Amino acid sequence: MRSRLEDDITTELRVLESHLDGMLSRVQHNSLTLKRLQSYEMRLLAMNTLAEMIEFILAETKILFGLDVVNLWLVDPKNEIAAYLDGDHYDYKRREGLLLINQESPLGDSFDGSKQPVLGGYRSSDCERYFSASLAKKPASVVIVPLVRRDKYLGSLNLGSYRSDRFVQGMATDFIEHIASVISICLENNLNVETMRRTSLIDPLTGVNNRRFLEQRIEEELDRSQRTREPLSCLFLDIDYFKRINDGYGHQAGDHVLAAVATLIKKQLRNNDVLARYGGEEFVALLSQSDNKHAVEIAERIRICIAELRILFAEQTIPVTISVGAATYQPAFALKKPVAEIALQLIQTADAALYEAKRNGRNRVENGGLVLRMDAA
Ligand SMILES: Nc1nc2c(ncn2[C@@H]2O[C@H](COP(=O)(O)OP(=O)(O)OP(=O)(O)O)[C@@H](O)[C@H]2O)c(=O)[nH]1
Repeated sequence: MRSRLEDDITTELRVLESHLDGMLSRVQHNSLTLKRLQSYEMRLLAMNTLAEMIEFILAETKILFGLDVVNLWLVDPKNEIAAYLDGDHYDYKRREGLLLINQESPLGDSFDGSKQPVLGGYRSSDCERYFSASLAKKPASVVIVPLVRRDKYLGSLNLGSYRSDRFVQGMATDFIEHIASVISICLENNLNVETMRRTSLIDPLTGVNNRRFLEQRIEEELDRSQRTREPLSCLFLDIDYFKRINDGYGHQAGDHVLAAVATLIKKQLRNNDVLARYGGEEFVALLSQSDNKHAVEIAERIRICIAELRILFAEQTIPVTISVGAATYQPAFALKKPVAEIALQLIQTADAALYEAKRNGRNRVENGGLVLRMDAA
């Protein structure tokens, strides 16, 4: 017969065993979470562009925390993020879950200086506005985590679950806060690199890209054109008698004219077209998805706008005209060549057409037509 003492000890042992099992499974669960957290961080750190990073955050945070909704707000007061994303052909306006805001004040209001995550029911306080209004199914509970660096809001990570008990006030948010700090550092770093990259590729006088940028981008654009079979057009634009402007109104007036002309050309182009200052008073534009007819129409539109422009400098009106040469690469009608060779042909053909425009009297557009035409070989 077992004594009562033995029974008690056995029961106690069973309780201890079950406690140990519970602890062991918690340790295993935490170690798995840590591993997943580490892998998430490593992949985040390896992101090269802002667009890649945004895609990663929206998709992978959902998986990491087993969530139903992930939205991301980014503060973009100077529209820099928008420009970087545009430059990478990333359609940020149509990316469900992403919102660029131009002020940090909505975040400041929600976090009330503490910069601590806000948790609770979806309809509680002001959580609702952190999620896209078009969400088919609204989350039941949410956590809004500020993304902060050097005491400034970079944005917020807005996480939601269909379970109402997933995020409740008072619960620990250590893992989520940790991820938000890593995202903030990566975001800041990525933006700094992007700014450095862009400023080294921008002409300081006119604010448009420089020749180095054009040389990098033209090959990327040609690659894309070959893949999508869509045409790529090139315009070579040059201010007429610019030397006379410098001589007649002064070099500063000349600089002012250059900046005004660049701004006007840029306005006539689409956001994802490329405009670069190629040399002194020469500009090159790359028009993606534009066939030759369309390119000549755009060139003519730019020419007319500039001829009608009244450039004021030191109380004088400076008349300006430009000449333009156009050329187009149309993959369907072109010989197969390496992109470097096509780039050279495209620029040279547009340049030769510009030369014709100058020869034929200036303030005009000449068309160099299609480059590397199969039927002309
Ligand atoms: N103000 C100013 N002038 C510049 C700059 N870069 C180049 N230039 C001047 O641009 C002028 C270009 O003159 P040219 O190449 O003779 O051409 P143009 O007078 O425009 O004549 P066409 O092109 O034949 O119509 C030169 O006088 C350069 O000194 C700049 O950054 N600022």
